[in-house]
Amino acid sequence: MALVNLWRKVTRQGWEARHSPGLPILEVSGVSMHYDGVVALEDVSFTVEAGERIAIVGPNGAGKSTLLKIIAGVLTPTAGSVRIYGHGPHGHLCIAYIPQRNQVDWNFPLTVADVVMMGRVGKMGLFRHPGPRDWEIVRRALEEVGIAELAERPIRALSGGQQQRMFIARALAQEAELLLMDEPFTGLDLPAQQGILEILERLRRQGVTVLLTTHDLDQAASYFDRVLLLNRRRIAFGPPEEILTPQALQAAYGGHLRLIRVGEELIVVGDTCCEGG
Ligand SMILES: Nc1ncnc2c1ncn2[C@@H]1O[C@H](COP(=O)(O)OP(=O)(O)OP(=O)(O)O)[C@@H](O)[C@H]1O
Repeated sequence: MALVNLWRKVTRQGWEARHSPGLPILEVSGVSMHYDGVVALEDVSFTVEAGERIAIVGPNGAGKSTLLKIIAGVLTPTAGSVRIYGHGPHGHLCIAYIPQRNQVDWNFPLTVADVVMMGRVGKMGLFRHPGPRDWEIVRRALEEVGIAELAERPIRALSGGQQQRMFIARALAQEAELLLMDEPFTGLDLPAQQGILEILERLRRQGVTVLLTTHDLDQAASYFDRVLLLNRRRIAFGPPEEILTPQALQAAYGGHLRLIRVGEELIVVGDTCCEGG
């Protein structure tokens, strides 16, 4: 009985620590990353509140993917720290990381339902077989992202938009609270991008926090609460209308970009992929 009470106390404290309204969901403090002499990130700090949607933008090689991998706990920074609800990232099941699609082996013989079920591993344990409740959660996750009819399809036979939806379904099955997506819109046509943005909007209403990298500054300005403008260092971080200034864009991208305002919208003209000077 004493053991049961101790377990209840520990799990309640864990839940309270993770969900305390006083704690931000994510705190990145002084993060630097050096790869064999290449400085990918230098002293990057920012804080994200639960339920926010954050876009990380910057030119090629700015360190966007590196930052996402560090937050996901895939890479360990050379310096600095990442805290999720005040704790280190490792072992926190509330984080779902979706890599760039070209980093996935799509020929692996798995069905869509198999991949989504992987999201349940953390909840059910590695060596337990999925039960009816797990399969029900997978079915509901696939329904939520609109691809229930693809459950038995091999993953090699998916379109780019369907691949992203499958990964979001895996995050839903995982019951993720923080969703990290690396360039989810790259290679998708506009309707597919719009479909993903609508799913992200629904997730926001359910309280899921989303951090993603993108090269599309217009999209970042239109759909995200705050934008992190990165070029190895934090150039600017805040609401898009405040931080997407000509000076900040010049600092991140060099002289390749111009900002024009059309009605309420801020439109960026130029190529956002290229390294700043
Ligand atoms: N495993 C690695 N080993 C050595 N250098 C690396 C490694 N991964 C990334 N880099 C370097 O770190 C820097 C940042 O790379 P990163 O992929 O994080 O940038 P990015 O902003 O995501 O770029 P992109 O927009 O092109 O995807 C680049 O100079 C890159 O060459």
